[in-house]
Amino acid sequence: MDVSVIGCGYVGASVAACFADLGHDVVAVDVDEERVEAIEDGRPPLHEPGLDELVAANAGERLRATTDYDAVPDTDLTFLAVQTPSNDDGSIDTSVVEAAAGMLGEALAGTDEHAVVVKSTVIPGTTADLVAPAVADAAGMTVGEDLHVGMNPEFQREGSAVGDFLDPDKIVLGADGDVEAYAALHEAYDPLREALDHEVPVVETGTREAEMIKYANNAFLAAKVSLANDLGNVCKEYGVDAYEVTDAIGLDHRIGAPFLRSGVGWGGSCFPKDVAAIIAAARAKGYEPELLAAAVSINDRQPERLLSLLDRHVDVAGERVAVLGLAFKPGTDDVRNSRAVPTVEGLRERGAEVVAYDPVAAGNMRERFPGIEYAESAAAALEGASGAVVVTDWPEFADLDGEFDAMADPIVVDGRRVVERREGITYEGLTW
Ligand SMILES: NC(=O)c1ccc[n+]([C@@H]2O[C@H](COP(=O)([O-])OP(=O)(O)OC[C@H]3O[C@@H](n4cnc5c(N)ncnc54)[C@H](O)[C@@H]3O)[C@@H](O)[C@H]2O)c1
Ligand SMILES: O=c1ccn([C@@H]2O[C@H](COP(=O)(O)OP(=O)(O)O[C@H]3O[C@H](CO)[C@@H](O)[C@H](O)[C@H]3O)[C@@H](O)[C@H]2O)c(=O)[nH]1
Repeated sequence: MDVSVIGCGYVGASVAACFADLGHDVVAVDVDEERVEAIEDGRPPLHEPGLDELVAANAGERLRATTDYDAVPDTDLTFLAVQTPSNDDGSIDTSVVEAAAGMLGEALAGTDEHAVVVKSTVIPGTTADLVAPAVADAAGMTVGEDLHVGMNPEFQREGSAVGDFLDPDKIVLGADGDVEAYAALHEAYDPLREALDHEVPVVETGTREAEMIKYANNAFLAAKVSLANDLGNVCKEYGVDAYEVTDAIGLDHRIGAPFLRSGVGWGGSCFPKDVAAIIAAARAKGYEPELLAAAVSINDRQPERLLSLLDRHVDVAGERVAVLGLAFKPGTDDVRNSRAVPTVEGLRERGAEVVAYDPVAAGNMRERFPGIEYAESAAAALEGASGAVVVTDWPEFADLDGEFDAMADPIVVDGRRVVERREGITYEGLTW
């Protein structure tokens, strides 16, 4: 099948490379020349484990990249995977999606038939009420006749995007009764399903439902972590180990073990943006989503709880404090909405001299905080520090041991339960 993907970011690049690897002829379109050039050269346009092999193996053959939308009419199906960033009030800015839809429509003018599928995360109604008319108007096509419109949300995580795409828990296909749109999506995903040795549930639904499934999925997971944090904070007050508690409740199949790790909270480019967007969307309709708002406020206060544990042991004003981990989670250099940001801000407000270390994300954090010190290793960050806070659960922090001896005062406040409580350090776990 000939497939085009508009947007070569975290989602678009991996989706395009995976579809090409599955045997489709894929053209990836982006306005960013560097990203296009990278793919054309057989290099991934961004850091994502496994993407390098897929791009290298398929570029120049089944995977092409271009800034020219004229490549699109030669394909049967186009996925729109451009960004949907937050406005100041948390709602999503749909201007990029709208612009891309218009450019796509202009390119499709004169085409006999085409299917357009939204992959970006968008509020219910965006596909049917904004994207479909934008493409149809610019193309001079008619939705449901020669233009088939669908919504296919993406559930991959950064750091495991390729594996998540190729072995998903579910595939959600939204189309408002348009048989051709469902058929095009099935044709795109059939090779993926055939390559697996187990069945993948396919949910056929409407575009509004598909859009909401994506937000509900992220909101549920974010709220699950916030509930684990709320319970964890109570555990801490009573001297109870929250991890023993959540390990046990996770055995109940109605609860499930994943996303119960309490600590300094959730960050990244998706949970904060998507929970804010669905809250703003609810409020726009006059509904106050109290539980989701509470999930956000619990998340917002975890970094301050971490620092208040440090305050119990040391007045950090004028003292050197090590921040271990800057990425929003291990396995990525992404610092967007990382809990390290409020943690560093809180330390600076207290007058601490911050020395930060992350195995891959220091470069990105330097743009946010150019004025703090970045160490080359965890050991260098800890040397002479009067306290350390652990913000990201990088596995290498679990191996730290003698390095704590070089601290001026070995106080370790762990926001991710990665360092073990031991003799010789004053250890505080955030919820244990
Ligand atoms: N990052 C994730 O892990 C993830 C996972 C699931 C869903 N999503 C959602 O997918 C969407 C894309 O996210 P992302 O992280 O890949 O974004 P991104 O910012 O990494 O990539 C978007 C790309 O679209 C390109 N673009 C912008 N306007 C364009 C246009 N008119 N024509 C062609 N290309 C254009 C940009 O140059 C950029 O390369 C968002 O809605 C996001 O919420 C993201
Ligand atoms: O038990 C847990 C699990 C996660 N987190 C934190 O939650 C955040 C998000 O983690 P994760 O979901 O692994 O990363 P993302 O790459 O942001 O992926 C989420 O957001 C994507 C974009 O929408 C979705 O596609 C994915 O399904 C969804 O998991 C990170 O800060 C984690 O540290 C915890 O604090 N405790």
